[in-house]
Amino acid sequence: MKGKVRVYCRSRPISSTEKERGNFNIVESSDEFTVKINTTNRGIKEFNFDQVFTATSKQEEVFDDTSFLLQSAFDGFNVCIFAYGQTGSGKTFTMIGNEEYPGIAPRAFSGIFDIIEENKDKFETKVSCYMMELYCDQIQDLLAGKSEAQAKYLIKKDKKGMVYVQGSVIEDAPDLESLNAAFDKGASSRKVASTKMNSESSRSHLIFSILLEVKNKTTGTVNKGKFSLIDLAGSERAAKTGATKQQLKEANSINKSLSALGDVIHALSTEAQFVPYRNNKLTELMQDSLGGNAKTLMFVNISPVEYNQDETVTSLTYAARVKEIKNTASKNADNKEVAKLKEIIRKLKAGETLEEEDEI
Ligand SMILES: Nc1ncnc2c1ncn2[C@@H]1O[C@H](COP(=O)(O)OP(=O)(O)OP(=O)(O)O)[C@@H](O)[C@H]1O
Repeated sequence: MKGKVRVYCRSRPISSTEKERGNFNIVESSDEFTVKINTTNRGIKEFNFDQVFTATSKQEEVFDDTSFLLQSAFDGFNVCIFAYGQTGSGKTFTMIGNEEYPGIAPRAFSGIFDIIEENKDKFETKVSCYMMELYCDQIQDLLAGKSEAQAKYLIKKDKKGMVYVQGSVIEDAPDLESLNAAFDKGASSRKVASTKMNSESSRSHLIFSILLEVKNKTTGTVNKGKFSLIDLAGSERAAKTGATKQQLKEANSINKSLSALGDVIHALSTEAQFVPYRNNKLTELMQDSLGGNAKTLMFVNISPVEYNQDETVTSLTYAARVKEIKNTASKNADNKEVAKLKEIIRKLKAGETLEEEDEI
């Protein structure tokens, strides 16, 4: 996967309400890489992606094509899967799903602990997580147990370029139950917050990151990886008429953040010297997930019906641009030598004598 961001497209099925209303399907897929939109006003638009999932694709199939990224996070990469698309196009269904049809998140959580179990003789893994919401340019720490968005949170980077939010809660998740519980806790405080702010949760961006610290028991090498799942706010434009002041503020902030994301993507795809990560909190939060040391997978979710055609074509055009990004992913590893040197320094500082095995 080295070299570029992967982009998968997924069309949701036409809903029963849409069928009753006489809406019709305009999305076709001639093969697993192509999606065609039969617009009613601008002819046929064709797009190519790394994978195209259609209305009949199952949650399991979608996960199967993403699960290879789990191992990458264990190997010390920053992995990020994000969903882009208009409201109601299936982003949450893909990323989270529901009890009957679990999406990527719950399947990935189990997958992570399966990998830990399979490798427990050789590796010791520490799992922790954080969960953030970005609403109208304000960060809300969903694991902090407060229901108000905080402007005070500062986005920082550690020495290895890993993003963290100063003052935010990073919760340990030693087993699958605690990881699921952390996610559920965050999701429910998102609901409380969105009711308080009188907003729909789909008007905010959701970021859930799992931090993995994998220690090789024999060599002492430590790989630090990150597995982030991002459900972006709906990409549609605000209704030109009838929007309240708050709705316009939301739409404005979403447009700004998504266009900042587009600019970052453009800068990366043209290998520009300067990448404007700091233009928006969304791109600052996603900085370690795009370009550089990242393995990124974008889902562009689309609605299959004619009345959404303009949004669908806009989303697909945006996604086609993402495909151009080239990453040069490298591990966040402390290699064996560095680990040994650190141990030697620790011993020297503690006044201990060096042993023969301390030789590099
Ligand atoms: N592939 C699919 N198969 C079956 N139902 C789907 C699929 N994708 C989406 N749906 C259904 O369509 C509806 C809208 O999907 P969803 O809520 O995931 O959209 P969304 O893009 O996350 O919207 P929002 O931005 O408002 O959160 C939901 O009822 C969901 O269950």
